[in-house]
Amino acid sequence: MTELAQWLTTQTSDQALAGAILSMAAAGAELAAVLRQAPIAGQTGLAGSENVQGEAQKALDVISNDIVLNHLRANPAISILISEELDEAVHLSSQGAFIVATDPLDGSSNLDVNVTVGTIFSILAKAGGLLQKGTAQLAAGYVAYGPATSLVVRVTGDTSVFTLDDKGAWLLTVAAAKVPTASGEFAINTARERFWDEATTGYVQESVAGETGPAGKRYNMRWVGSMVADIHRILMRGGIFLYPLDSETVSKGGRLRLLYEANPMAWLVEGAGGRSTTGHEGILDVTPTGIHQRVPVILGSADEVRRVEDWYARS
Ligand SMILES: O=P(O)(O)OC[C@H]1O[C@](O)(COP(=O)(O)O)[C@@H](O)[C@@H]1O
Ligand SMILES: [Mg+2]
Ligand SMILES: [Mg+2]
Repeated sequence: MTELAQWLTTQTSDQALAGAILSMAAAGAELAAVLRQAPIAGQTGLAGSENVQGEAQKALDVISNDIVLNHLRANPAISILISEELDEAVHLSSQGAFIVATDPLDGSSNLDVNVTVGTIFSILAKAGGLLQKGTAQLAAGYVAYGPATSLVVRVTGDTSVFTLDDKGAWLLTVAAAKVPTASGEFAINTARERFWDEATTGYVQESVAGETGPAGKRYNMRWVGSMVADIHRILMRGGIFLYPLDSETVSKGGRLRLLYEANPMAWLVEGAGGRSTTGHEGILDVTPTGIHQRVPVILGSADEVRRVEDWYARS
């Protein structure tokens, strides 16, 4: 039994659920090999198509989606696939018990500059239907394709980190990630400042004011532009990630997608002792109204997230 399969026996007695996670892990390992060769194969450019959200697809968005789809199709426990790259939910096995929602390639605008990208997934019970709150997730995870390839996964217990070795096996490297409660690092796209609401502006101004400001400490700013990479940093050493609702994204409900970006990341961060919110409610408590629904995302170190929540409560 592999180390990942062994770990899964300690997290769930549901072998089919463990199998669903193993299918996503296998897709991630295959995709890691493809990504390593992508500049040689000339695959980092555009596919010439758009997804349902009107975003230009990269060739690797399409390839990643196909790799995930093939792995899930081969697993009869998977009933339905929801993907950022597919307009509608795809029905796979009629006997399957699970829905998998995925962002097969997160941060794809970073592909041509060789910066970390990822695959995000959320697993739900088919019986609950397509539009379930994040609290109903059975498990979630992501694969980060960086200097090392990491699989971060949580069923309902700890958030654990596996690293892909040179033989293609996932080895446990962090048994229980812990997001420090306090932190001095924030991640937000500051080029959007003119669109921000009062709460976001207030939180960031307080932070950049440093030791002499109301926060009373110095902050640093980090923004990779791949949510997977920004969240991985926060899981490993703390910090806060913000993609809030702003005056430009308000008509769409936000920038990031609830089912396959916000919910799985909130599941992992909360499993590591962090916190998540839209500004007004916990991300995991949002009732979805569509499979590609967008949502404001604020998550990370609990004290920092609370500070943003306080701003929203006041403004
Ligand atoms: O273009 P911006 O505003 O920097 O947005 C970056 C965000 O968009 C995303 O790239 C969206 O994900 P996709 O690449 O899967 O569409 C996130 O990974 C990232 O946090
Ligand atoms: Mg994404
Ligand atoms: Mg994507």
